[in-house]
Amino acid sequence: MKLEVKTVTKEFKGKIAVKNFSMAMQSGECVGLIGPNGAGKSTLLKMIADIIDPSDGEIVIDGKKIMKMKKEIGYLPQYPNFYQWMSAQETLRFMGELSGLSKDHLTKAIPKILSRVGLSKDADSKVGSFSGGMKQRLGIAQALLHKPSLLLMDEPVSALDPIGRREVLNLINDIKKETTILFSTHLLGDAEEICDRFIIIKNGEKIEDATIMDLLSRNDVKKISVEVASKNEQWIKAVKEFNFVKNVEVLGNKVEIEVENVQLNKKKLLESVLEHHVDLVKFEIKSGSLEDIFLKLVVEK
Ligand SMILES: Nc1ncnc2c1ncn2[C@@H]1O[C@H](COP(=O)(O)OP(=O)(O)OP(=O)(O)O)[C@@H](O)[C@H]1O
Repeated sequence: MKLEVKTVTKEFKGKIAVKNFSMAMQSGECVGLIGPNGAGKSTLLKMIADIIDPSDGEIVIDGKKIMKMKKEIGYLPQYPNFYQWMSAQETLRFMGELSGLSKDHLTKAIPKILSRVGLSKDADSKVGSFSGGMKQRLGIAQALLHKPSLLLMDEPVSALDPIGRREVLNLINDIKKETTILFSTHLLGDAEEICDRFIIIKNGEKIEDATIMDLLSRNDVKKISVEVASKNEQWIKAVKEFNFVKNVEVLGNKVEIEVENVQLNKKKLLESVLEHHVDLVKFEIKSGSLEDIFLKLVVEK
């Protein structure tokens, strides 16, 4: 299975929600579509799910128009709409029949899928009594009923409490072993836990498409911060003379040292601290977390 989104734009009455957006995904990948509120994530996922049409560009699976490949796609909307008075089993039967699945198929598939999402014991309980995590797991079951090869999920964990979030993240981690997944979130932490690759969207445009390792190395903050109890001018002078030191910034009792390679240069710097009897408070390697990188990308680009 190969999904290709080719220079897709979506305009709503003069407002561009997704602009000139391209991406591709292969079988077996789990990709996080990350962006702040209003970035265009839901719009993009709805176009891939063939719920709305692009204003321009095209989306294909294995080279064929998405319209003809709907069977390959499972979709969990941001706000799944369940009837509170139906049981889990009735909900899946109702939704399955609405999407054209046969009664026979559903009779066999529903118990399996309920077990897959950990809701076997709750098959006959009313959805109205379900927790947020259980509802979301039922939504995932509905999206998987027809055994799609690509599962699209719109903010599957954003509205959940920590327990529900854990339940759903564990389930997604399990499902990704057998299904290709594209899911949106505004929290990098959620994606970091389950995805191999991130696509960052802002104001409808793609601003990054990278693996965790790419992102970390491309946005590496090569700085060591040394906090001292009292300033030692001689040591600062010595630090400036190291050929691997690119910049030194003194901010009160903190000395921020930009180096060529943190891993290779940290030992020499620490040795110099000891040699000059610097009254050390803190020696810190300032490598940016993914969250810092994400904020930098989303705020600055
Ligand atoms: N049906 C619509 N009519 C008009 N504007 C729309 C419509 N759907 C989305 N938009 C606009 O398009 C932009 C992108 O919205 P979208 O819902 O895709 O963003 P999102 O990244 O999913 O945000 P959120 O996390 O808040 O759901 C927003 O400015 C939104 O107001």
